[in-house]
Amino acid sequence: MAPSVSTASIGVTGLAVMGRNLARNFARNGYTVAVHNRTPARTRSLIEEFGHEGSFVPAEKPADFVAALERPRRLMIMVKAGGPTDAVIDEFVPLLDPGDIVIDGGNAHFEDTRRREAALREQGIHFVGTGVSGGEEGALHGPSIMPGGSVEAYAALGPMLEKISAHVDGEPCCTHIGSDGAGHFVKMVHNGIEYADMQLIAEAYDLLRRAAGRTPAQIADIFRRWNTGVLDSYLIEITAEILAHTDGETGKPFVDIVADAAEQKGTGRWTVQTALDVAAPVPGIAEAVFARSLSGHTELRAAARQLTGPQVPAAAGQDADRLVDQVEQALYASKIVSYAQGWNMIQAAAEQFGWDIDLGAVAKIWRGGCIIRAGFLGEIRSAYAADPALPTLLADERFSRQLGEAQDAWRAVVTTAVQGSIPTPGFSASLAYYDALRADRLPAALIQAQRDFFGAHTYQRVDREGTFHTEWSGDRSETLM
Ligand SMILES: NC(=O)C1=CN([C@@H]2O[C@H](COP(=O)(O)OP(=O)(O)OC[C@H]3O[C@@H](n4cnc5c(N)ncnc54)[C@H](OP(=O)(O)O)[C@@H]3O)[C@@H](O)[C@H]2O)C=CC1
Ligand SMILES: O=C(CO)[C@H](O)[C@H](O)COP(=O)(O)O
Repeated sequence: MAPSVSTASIGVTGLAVMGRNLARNFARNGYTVAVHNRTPARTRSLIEEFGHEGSFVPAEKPADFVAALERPRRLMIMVKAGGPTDAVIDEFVPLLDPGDIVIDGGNAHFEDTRRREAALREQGIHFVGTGVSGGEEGALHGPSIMPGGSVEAYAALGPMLEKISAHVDGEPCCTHIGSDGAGHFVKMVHNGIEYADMQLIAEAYDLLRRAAGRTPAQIADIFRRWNTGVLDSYLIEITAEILAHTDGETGKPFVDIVADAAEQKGTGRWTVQTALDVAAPVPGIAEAVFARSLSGHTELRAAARQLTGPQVPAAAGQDADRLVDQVEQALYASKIVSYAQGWNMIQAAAEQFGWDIDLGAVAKIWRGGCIIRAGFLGEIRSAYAADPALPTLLADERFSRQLGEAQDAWRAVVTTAVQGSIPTPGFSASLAYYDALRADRLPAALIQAQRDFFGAHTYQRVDREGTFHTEWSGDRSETLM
């Protein structure tokens, strides 16, 4: 299997579902692709099954794999994030030369990417931490691609990534995001928004079923209709398909035979942990992560099952029809809020890490290929085109009007949920965020006073400059600190 000449434009190591399909995507687009996997059986199976699709150079030994690559070498790693990625870097980097480009397309933590980029830069090697979204199908037919790293590396690599990415209106769903870990940061936030979107859709389903009395098959039809309006998106589309599916064994709706404990691999949790670090409030995303966590605590749930709450019969007739329309509006409004939080988080990190991220371009490359692809990303792109320094998407004229129009329905849905014992942490937290941001005054003033009372933590006044402390345990006089 050892190649005699260096003919491959790119090499992919790690040929599980993502790497294998990305390699095929490159080959189908006319590139010669060197392929390698720690366990050679995967390399052989790729060639046996799909070798006819394009030009592949299979290699079992790392040295042969590297020798197959044209210079500057472009070597893409598609293995499990964390230790395995470091192991692969340690194995391959000694075989590379200055100017070569190592691309990590796994779901790496952006801090790992910053560390790896700095270490490889010392050796003159470019490290491009790249977010890839779209799952198995997207990897093959066109994912959304979020490369970080240097401008120089993007010049040598970007055209290839753009070619294999999804395209919307002729534009590639790939752009250079920013230096070092920016690409993986943006991919992480994409996944955080993905969690929020999925939680909101799940809450909408629960309300339609329990409060509006619809069956899964009827809800599938409702979701299909919603998918032709403002909610048009991949996640709404697949939800309709799932809800229409019947279990072959029992004949029950498929959704009823799946255990109700949602798992997570970690990118949603990273988003929330990092949001705290960069001081970006993302309660919609956080509630989605915690809702998955809560669903998995079966013992906790079993212990609490005897707690009481109202049993409200499902609405019927026109009331149920009205509720269906209200849930659509509440879902759209909550979705706008989640995306606004995600974009604020990217904005905050860009400032902190010195990344020059084009916020409109992020919306542009998420319109196709990725899991959160949705019609309204075009509106987000337009919002940032109109004002690149927009402090929050909620302030954009179009979104602000839509939120205003949806809010009566949104409040009605949250009220119905609360009265009917239906947990809607995503809808409720999003509405609370909306109300908190627009409030003239928040009760945070009382919290500041409490902090000063028990810990002399000081406070600012609304009527003059300075930092103050009140002698709470003494004569209650105020001192300018
Ligand atoms: N699956 C998805 O939908 C998506 C996945 N991703 C990310 O893409 C990457 C690849 O994902 P996926 O294709 O699902 O594969 P997996 O995450 O399941 O990883 C399997 C691959 O990692 C290799 N591997 C594991 N440990 C090591 C090691 N120590 N040294 C060398 N190779 C190792 C395996 O090699 P071997 O065959 O020898 O075991 C195999 O090729 C991951 O980082 C994932 O988070 C990104 C977007 C979507
Ligand atoms: O990266 C992805 C899509 O963009 C994966 O689908 C995502 O990691 C799935 O995450 P989880 O297993 O935590 O639900």
